[in-house]
Amino acid sequence: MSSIYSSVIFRYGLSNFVYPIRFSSRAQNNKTGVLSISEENFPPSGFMKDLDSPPGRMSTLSEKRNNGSDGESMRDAIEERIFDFSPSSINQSNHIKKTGFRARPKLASAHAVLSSKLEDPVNMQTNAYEEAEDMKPEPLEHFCMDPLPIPAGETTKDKDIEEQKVKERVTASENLVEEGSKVVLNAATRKSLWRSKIELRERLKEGMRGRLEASLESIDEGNEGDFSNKRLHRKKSWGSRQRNTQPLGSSRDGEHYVEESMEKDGEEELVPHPVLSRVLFHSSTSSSSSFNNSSAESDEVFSENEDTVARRQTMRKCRSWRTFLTMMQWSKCTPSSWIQLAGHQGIQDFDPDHTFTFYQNPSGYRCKIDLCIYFVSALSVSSILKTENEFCMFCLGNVRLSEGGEVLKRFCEVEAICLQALMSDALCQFVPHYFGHISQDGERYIRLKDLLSGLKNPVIMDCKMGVRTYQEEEIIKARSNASIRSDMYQKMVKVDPAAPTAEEHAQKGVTKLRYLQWRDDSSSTSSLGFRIEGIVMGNGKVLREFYKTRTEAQVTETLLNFTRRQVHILEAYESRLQALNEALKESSFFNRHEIIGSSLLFVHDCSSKANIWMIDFGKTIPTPVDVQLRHDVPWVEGNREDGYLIGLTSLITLLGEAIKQAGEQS
Ligand SMILES: Nc1ncnc2c1ncn2[C@@H]1O[C@H](COP(=O)(O)OP(=O)(O)OP(=O)(O)O)[C@@H](O)[C@H]1O
Ligand SMILES: O=P(O)(O)O[C@@H]1[C@H](O)[C@H](O)[C@@H](OP(=O)(O)O)[C@H](OP(=O)(O)O)[C@H]1O
Repeated sequence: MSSIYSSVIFRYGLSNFVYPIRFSSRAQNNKTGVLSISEENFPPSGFMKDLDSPPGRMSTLSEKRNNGSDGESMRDAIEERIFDFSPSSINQSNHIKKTGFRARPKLASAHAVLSSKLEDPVNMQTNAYEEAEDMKPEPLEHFCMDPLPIPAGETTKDKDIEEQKVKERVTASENLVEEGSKVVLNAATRKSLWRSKIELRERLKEGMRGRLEASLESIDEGNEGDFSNKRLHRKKSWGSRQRNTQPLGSSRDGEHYVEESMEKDGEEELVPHPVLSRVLFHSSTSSSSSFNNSSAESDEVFSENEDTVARRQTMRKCRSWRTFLTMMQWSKCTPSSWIQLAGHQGIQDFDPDHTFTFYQNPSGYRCKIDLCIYFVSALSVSSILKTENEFCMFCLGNVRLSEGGEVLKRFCEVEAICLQALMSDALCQFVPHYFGHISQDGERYIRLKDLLSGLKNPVIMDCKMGVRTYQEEEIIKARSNASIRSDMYQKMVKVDPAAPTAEEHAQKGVTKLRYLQWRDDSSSTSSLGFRIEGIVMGNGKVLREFYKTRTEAQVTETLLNFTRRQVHILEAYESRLQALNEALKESSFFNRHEIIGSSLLFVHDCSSKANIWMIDFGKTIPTPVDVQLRHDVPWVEGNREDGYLIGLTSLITLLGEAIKQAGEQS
């Protein structure tokens, strides 16, 4: 029998995808979501003490929910069941949807994810566009759930009896849900349900601690000296990383000064955060190549070379899970309309009480739960999650919603410098306002205007511009030090099993450069100078399977679907791109920069607002002084041309074609 505790994984189609999830356990504890794990950090209570303050907005919403009705609480109780993993629970979830309880279109059960098969991208897109009409967006308040007060007193001495009671209460609550009847819970029942959850979790924690102690002993025995050295090294690295970070120049609006002084007062001290520093050191380099232009750390993590076995042995003891950590905080109150459409992704899990990491390598899935490492097959992942309960699995990108109409993007000096320059360039009206940077919880972020704020059920499309998505430096690096990425190999095989060479199949890995080149060639990047990365429909449905959208006809069809053939939206986009074309001619920034991997973000909504923005300058670098870029000629190695204008011209042409076709049909 499965538990009422929820474990959720979010993934769309074949791609892992970032999306804010409501965390039931977090809601209960009223804590923000941060994963922090290491042998030194245990027990978890140590790490939790630093994370006790919820963000302001969440607190406000918490109060609101605390005063909520019994009906809302019932809904919350039912939601616990929606994300169960068993096939029956998936059916149950559908049943709940039909009977009027809320659906979460962007969340899929782990079971569904793990059994997902390669779908035909074209069919999938068509279906998704069709489904989009039927689905209603979720109201904002549904993303909040806050705890009922834990009743005081009432302790039971006999643990067995108590445990039995807990199980009964949990079962009873499931039955309530399964019946699907409109049961109104009174306050006492709610308290009882809530208490049973807490108690069951305590039991699980106790069991976990036992296993952890055993695991700790074995790790300590085998690895103590080595581990201490690594620890020391990491601490040093962290310190030097902080020292080497150059502050940005002052911002025009002065807000920047405030941020910098904040950092001096707190985060920029050389003493690392007691809990997060080591993890952050790794996470900040591992998840984003935008930070260092090469994803060196993530390359390393996914590499499989000759000494794989030896490395795995070492990693198994002390390193593997930590290296791959990506850490960000998500407010559980994120509006449903906001989503990171493109960007670096990695599977990540956490739970506030247990520390949990999950990822893939060629040998299968690997889970680290607190200190225990599990090597598991894909199919057993769902059962592990079920057993351990309360683990939330999700994928993180570099961008997250912040407060006050801003988003935060993980700090990248290259990008920050570009944004700073763009604020006073002819292109400034095409770039989200840059508010400087900020440090939060030991991590630095770029503050940008949220381009979706004020839009009602926005429809979004991310187009990556240019005829290539790798820098010339990445080619040079790949020649001298080509690490092998198994994650990229897996992505490649899913899209086209015949794409890897025999050698790549044998090593179950490809270099990042090879993957990026394959992406460029199999999509429209190389031929049209841009590609569609992803689309979010007005109901929040995410479409990311555009790997093989390459021809003009395919792109035009996608543009028509994206805009639902609304001529006025297509025309608004076309005229915005023409204005951008003009601004680029005036732009000294454009004149002096090689723009790689940058996107145009198309956004419109049901009130016919439409706009296009330039985003993502993590791989945009100044051209050498002796090079004058044209941006509209093919790239050959050494000429540094990015083909930005080739892409822009193609987009304008294809929008024109879409307008024509939409006009003819209407
Ligand atoms: N200012 C913004 N307002 C709203 N959404 C944004 C904003 N900036 C980025 N996003 C969302 O986040 C996604 C990723 O942003 P961005 O491309 O800057 O990140 P990245 O991690 O550098 O991506 P990549 O891996 O493609 O280089 C975009 O597709 C968009 O959906
Ligand atoms: O297109 P996909 O399948 O989403 O693959 C990602 C995409 O190509 C990004 O452009 C790339 O980041 P950069 O170009 O910024 O390096 C990222 O590399 P990463 O995994 O090293 O972050 C890839 O995983």
